[in-house]
Amino acid sequence: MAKRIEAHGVTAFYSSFKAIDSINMTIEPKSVTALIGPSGCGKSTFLRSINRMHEVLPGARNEGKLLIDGQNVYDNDVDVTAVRRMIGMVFQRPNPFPTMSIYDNVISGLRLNGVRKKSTLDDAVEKALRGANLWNEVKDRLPRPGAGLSGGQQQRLCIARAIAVEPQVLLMDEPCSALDPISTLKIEDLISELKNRFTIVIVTHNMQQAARVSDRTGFFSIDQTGDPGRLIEYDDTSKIFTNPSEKKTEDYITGRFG
Ligand SMILES: Nc1ncnc2c1ncn2[C@@H]1O[C@H](COP(=O)(O)OP(=O)(O)OP(=O)(O)O)[C@@H](O)[C@H]1O
Repeated sequence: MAKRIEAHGVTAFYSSFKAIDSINMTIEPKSVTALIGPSGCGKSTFLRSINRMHEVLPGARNEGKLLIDGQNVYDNDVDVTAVRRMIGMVFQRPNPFPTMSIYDNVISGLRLNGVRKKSTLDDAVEKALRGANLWNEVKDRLPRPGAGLSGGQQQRLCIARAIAVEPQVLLMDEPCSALDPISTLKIEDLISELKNRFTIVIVTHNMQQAARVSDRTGFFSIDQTGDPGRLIEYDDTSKIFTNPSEKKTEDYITGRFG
């Protein structure tokens, strides 16, 4: 069940450094939202603020409200583990657990959740690997280590691992930046399929990718070094790339800046 995300004044600090300032954004369920902008403008920091991964670093903290279907995940009484279970994440570099088999990688989250029944786990492995478009490539070698797969296969394994616990939101931080063009296209096709089930937010440096995969795009920027990142413009992807409202957005997407 995909969920709506609403950021109200989301601000993030690394100790005393304010990295993003007062981000307001509503992300609809079952959509893909791309976050673009120059290096250091806070895209990843905002992404990690959605599932409370930002605050894991010593001295890091958030302000504002981040609502998932109306529930503020920053509320004091919220179970942070439950938040992270509901909001899956895929990182820049594929990071399967290297010594674990393909099978065990996929079900690692389910095992943590206490699922033990073999038939349930078998079904979950097949469903998640099919969902990640990897099943046909690995179904005959499930007991082999995940680290033995190609980079693109490893990233799809990480996506399978993330979706196996049926999260409602999937965050992707430059998921294709370590992949070749063919693997990248496979992941992009996969993102388009996954949005039927999940709310997806993807950070990407690749503007063609943002244009290809996303429904909405948020352009982040900073005025100058040391300033916090801000959301400059957020709109339908087609509008951002053909007729942006802000000059800064236009300068960025036409390559005049950043
Ligand atoms: N662990 C950290 N400790 C201190 N400052 C950090 C840390 N991580 C990021 N920052 C700073 O926060 C700001 C935003 O960084 P962030 O990684 O969110 O930007 P980004 O837009 O995702 O950049 P990139 O496109 O280069 O990945 C930058 O000034 C960065 O140097």
